[in-house]
Amino acid sequence: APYTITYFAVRGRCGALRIMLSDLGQEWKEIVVNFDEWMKGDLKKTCVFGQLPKLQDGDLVLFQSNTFLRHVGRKHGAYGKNDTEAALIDMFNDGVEDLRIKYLKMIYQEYDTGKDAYIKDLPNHLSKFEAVLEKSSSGFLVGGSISFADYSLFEVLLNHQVLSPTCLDSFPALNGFVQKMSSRPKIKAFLDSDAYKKLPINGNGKQ
Ligand SMILES: N[C@@H](CCC(=O)N[C@@H](CS(=O)(=O)O)C(=O)NCC(=O)O)C(=O)O
Repeated sequence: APYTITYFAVRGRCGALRIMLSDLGQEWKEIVVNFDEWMKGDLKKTCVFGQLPKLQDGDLVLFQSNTFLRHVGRKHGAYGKNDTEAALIDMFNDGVEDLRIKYLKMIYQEYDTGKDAYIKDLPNHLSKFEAVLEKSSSGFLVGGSISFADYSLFEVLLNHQVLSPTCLDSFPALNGFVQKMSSRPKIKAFLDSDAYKKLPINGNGKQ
């Protein structure tokens, strides 16, 4: 398989990518980096931004998790049918990234003191995506078919359902979206796999 993911033993910033590759019927290799090894610095200094994850696609070496989604989307027809759709897909993925950054800040920096306030404020963010999906005739964020932004939104919603199991109860379009994505055969198979289940969502054991 042309794809190799190098990352720590977490779903983290590769959660959406793995779901997308599975749904696209793509295989990939995993190089799992032990954090103590990482702290020695040899691998770190070879990383463009000094961080993981890293995605190799043949001879191409990429960093930045959202870049992976765009690259795979471009290669496998999951980036819209024209520049207009591509721009809207970028926009929604950037919106998902904003939510992801807020989530990660709470998880890694203020879980014990900030989790309840985060969950209380969550509807203000979820409502924005609910409004988009309510208007979608295809059930996807942009246009008539699935794009990398859908995988990104789906994965971030799965993580939020672990944090707060009832968080989608007042968002029927988001709930339907998660059901629809979860029941896609290759996604269902991946979510049922040990490879998926054995990895924690985040690196600090909080979720
Ligand atoms: N913007 C980058 C962020 C990458 C990042 O924050 N990597 C962390 C690990 S994780 O937060 O993604 O799990 C890292 O390498 N940390 C180790 C270090 O910075 O030395 C992306 O989206 O890929």
